Amino acid sequence: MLHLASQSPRRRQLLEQLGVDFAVLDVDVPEQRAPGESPRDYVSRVARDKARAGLAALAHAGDALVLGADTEVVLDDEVFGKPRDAADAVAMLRRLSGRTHAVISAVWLVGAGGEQCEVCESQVRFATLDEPAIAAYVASGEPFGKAGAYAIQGRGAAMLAHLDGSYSGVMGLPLFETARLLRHGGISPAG
Ligand SMILES: Cc1cn([C@H]2C[C@H](O)[C@@H](COP(=O)(O)OP(=O)(O)OP(=O)(O)O)O2)c(=O)[nH]c1=O
Repeated sequence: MLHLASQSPRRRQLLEQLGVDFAVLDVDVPEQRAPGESPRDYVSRVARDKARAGLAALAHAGDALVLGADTEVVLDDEVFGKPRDAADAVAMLRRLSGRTHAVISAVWLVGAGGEQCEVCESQVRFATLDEPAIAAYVASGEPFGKAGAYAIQGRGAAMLAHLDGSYSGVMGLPLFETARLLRHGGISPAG
């Protein structure tokens, strides 16, 4: 049985797109970048921790496979996670305005038989945002719970001037890479 170790409704929705059966596991792992850890290593480690925590939470793991994922926005080697509050969201959006940032998503598939990982990196160019636009976007509530304080799948799409990479990866679960992991694990996604 496939499990998705995630509380994110976006990841659930994205995995459903692949047409595979799965159950959801609630996991909560600390997300703190270690000193000297590269953004890519950090994202991968957190995704692995989520998948491992999910596997550990199963009473009878048997031949279960658990997917864990993490997504972060990276600008100038700085990692932007989910904003703490409105002021943090405003600060992130000011920094992203008019610039190109990376979105890194990592996915791990773990089971008793082993562990495999895929990392997907996209480049996103933001429009230049003025203060009223930032204030209105934060007031909409959409930035909360989203890395970098925006959602490509929502009103945030209006601020994305260019995407070079994976739409599903930016949204939280890169589906091309996830499907490849599942096939390696013996699960055939639809299509
Ligand atoms: C950049 C971007 C991120 N996001 C979301 C995806 C993730 O839910 C979130 C990044 O936070 P994560 O820590 O990756 O995930 P999470 O805490 O929401 O869920 P879980 O750890 O339980 O799996 O940002 C969007 O929905 N749209 C976007 O455009």
